[in-house]
Amino acid sequence: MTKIAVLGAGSWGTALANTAAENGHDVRLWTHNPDQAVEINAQHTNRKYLPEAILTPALVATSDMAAAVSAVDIVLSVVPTKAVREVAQQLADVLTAQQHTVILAHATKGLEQGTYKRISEMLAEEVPAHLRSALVVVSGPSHAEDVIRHDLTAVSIGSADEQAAQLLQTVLSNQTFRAYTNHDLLGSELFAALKNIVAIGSGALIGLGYGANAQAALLTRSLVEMRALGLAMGAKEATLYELAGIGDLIVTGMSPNSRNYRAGMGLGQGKTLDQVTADMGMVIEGVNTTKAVYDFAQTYQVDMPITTAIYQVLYESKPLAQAIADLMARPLKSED
Ligand SMILES: NC(=O)C1=CN([C@@H]2O[C@H](COP(=O)(O)OP(=O)(O)OC[C@H]3O[C@@H](n4cnc5c(N)ncnc54)[C@H](OP(=O)(O)O)[C@@H]3O)[C@@H](O)[C@H]2O)C=CC1
Ligand SMILES: O=C(CO)COP(=O)(O)O
Repeated sequence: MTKIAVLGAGSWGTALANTAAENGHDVRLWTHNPDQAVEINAQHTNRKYLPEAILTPALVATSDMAAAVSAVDIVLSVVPTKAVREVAQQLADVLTAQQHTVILAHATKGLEQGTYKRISEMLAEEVPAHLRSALVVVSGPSHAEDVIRHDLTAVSIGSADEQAAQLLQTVLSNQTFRAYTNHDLLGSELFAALKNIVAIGSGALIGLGYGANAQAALLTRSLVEMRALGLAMGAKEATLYELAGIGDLIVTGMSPNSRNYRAGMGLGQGKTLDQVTADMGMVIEGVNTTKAVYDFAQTYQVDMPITTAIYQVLYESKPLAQAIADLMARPLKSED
């Protein structure tokens, strides 16, 4: 039995914690909201984020960070990008007091605003090296709503430390949830962030009334952009064609369970970004990531016309129809 603390009781943190607890591991789910911990422990529900789900009674929630991480082997951070540093600082304080070293994993899909750092880079800055034995990412096509009802799911666990990745692989895998490992932390994190931008675009196409041809074109041409930026930044090309790359691009770009996709649909139906954000009540990582990647693309001198179009819609009030017309009017070219 492995001891694991999951930080963040939103939809994905709860689903991952529930999976590990169902697998028989000692799981403490940390939330900054004491009332939510009481609800999870007493009623085995998380009505705000997974309203249909009944959680395993084996899952223990707490709002006490020290109790959550005491004697655990793994800490898995699953808070939104904007909360990563704040939560990691709290974690570092507690680990310092406990003189405790952990495998530090995360399942967040984004890039930091302003610095454009990957999540593991932020974690490495906040949690001193002697308090973490490895950095690991859980990525791949995995909507919490599907995982919690035991729909078949495969994810990828990326780390330079194969043993650490394998431990998390064992903790999470079961008959309906299959985890693979890979060695590409950078690529697994980067592609996870990039696909959220595409999901906004894909949802927007459906909101506007376009069909599967349009979505297939968008996803495939976005893959070209993801490849170009990924290679420029040092990702392994193979990762793009694995679960953390194309796998996540497909699920987020096609499934209404994706918040990014639903946000795009709302934009396509004529709502404003403020309206779709308010309606969602959950994190839409792709909005901030679009800005980060738009800036990044210029730094790395990578041509990303789809990302640029979505940036112009989100940040420069360009009408969606105009953005699509401009993309379709680009000079004709060869695919290869
Ligand atoms: N949902 C999914 O299916 C998947 C999500 N992910 C990724 O996981 C990450 C988390 O997403 P998800 O769980 O869906 O997000 P949700 O919006 O469902 O939940 C976010 C959670 O983080 C908490 N939180 C927010 N700010 C802080 C803070 N400063 N300190 C502590 N806790 C905080 C929220 O608490 P409160 O309720 O109090 O605001 C809430 O519990 C994202 O990067 C997402 O891309 C990855 C794969 C699948
Ligand atoms: O990353 C996800 C599924 O793999 C979740 O995507 P959303 O954040 O768009 O819901």
